Amino acid sequence: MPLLEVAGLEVFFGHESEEVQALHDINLTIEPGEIVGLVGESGSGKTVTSLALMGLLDPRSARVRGHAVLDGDPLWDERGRRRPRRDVPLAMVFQEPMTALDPVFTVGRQLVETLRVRQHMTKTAARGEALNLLDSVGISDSRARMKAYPHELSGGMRQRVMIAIALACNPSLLIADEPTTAVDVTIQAQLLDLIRDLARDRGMAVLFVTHDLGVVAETCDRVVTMYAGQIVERGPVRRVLSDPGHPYTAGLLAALPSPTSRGGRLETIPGRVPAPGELVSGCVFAPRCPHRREACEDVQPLIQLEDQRDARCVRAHELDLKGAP
Ligand SMILES: Nc1ncnc2c1ncn2[C@@H]1O[C@H](COP(=O)(O)OP(=O)(O)OP(=O)(O)O)[C@@H](O)[C@H]1O
Repeated sequence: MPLLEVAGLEVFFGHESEEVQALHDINLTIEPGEIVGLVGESGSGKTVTSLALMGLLDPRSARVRGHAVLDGDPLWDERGRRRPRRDVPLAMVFQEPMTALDPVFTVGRQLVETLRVRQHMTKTAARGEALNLLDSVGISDSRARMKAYPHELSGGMRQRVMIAIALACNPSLLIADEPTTAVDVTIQAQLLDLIRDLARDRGMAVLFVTHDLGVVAETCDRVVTMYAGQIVERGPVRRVLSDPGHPYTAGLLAALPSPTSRGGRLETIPGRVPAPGELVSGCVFAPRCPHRREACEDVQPLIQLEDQRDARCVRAHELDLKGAP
């Protein structure tokens, strides 16, 4: 049984006649211990998907429909009511840890509080475990770091602390939303290694949200490409990256710098992601697609290409997108 099973997830923003749909029929599974990359340009719906799963969308402006089951338990009931977050084995690390960490409390206090609420530990047990967690995310001199305030730490250190706090929730699934965009490449590589090692050592699954297919290639087992609030392709990382089934994934790949492209011009996908509510009939990517045909004027379903591999493109079987934008 998958660890996470999402079926028909839809998100609407705004009120009544002005409501716009940001997510369309998202279906997703994650196996225990698996690292799944959720990839797409800015505005494709990655963060809305993560926040919907976390229960962090404001119910006054967002309406969530569909089902999600984590570890055998639904994340919300038929009326859209969430289970209390403290009972859900789910945690998230954000792009900018400074906004997620509380600036007025020490690192130790935030860790201890999380362990007490989420794992019902005594204060003494929580202190010991907080030190263990700081060690496990590669923070040396953990005793001294417990007394530090978030602003006293470097960006990379703050991100490690965020990860430690997420681990204090003992999650079976960690959602990591662009956790390495705000740090330089060396620190980025270290954080990616850390997340991969933690997933392996703890048997923890990760939903890794990123706009960067290079990061996906290094970190993930499977990849899901999103565009305009829809899933447009999904499959094992190696298969998708070596032979993409959707022109959008191929476009993202062509935009990646490679050793051979150094100094040369990178391909970019012309145009931009349509905003929720913007009217696009037929295939949502067609207006930007170099391979569009008349058939693309119809709405496209996901087409199975092989086992565990599908793409929302009417030409997926016939196109050869290896190395092509
Ligand atoms: N609270 C909101 N109200 C209205 N529209 C929203 C809201 N939050 C997000 N959106 C819209 O939903 C779309 C998807 O946004 P989302 O943040 O999920 O994209 P993303 O793929 O995560 O991009 P980024 O990498 O920039 O975070 C965007 O067009 C965004 O403007």
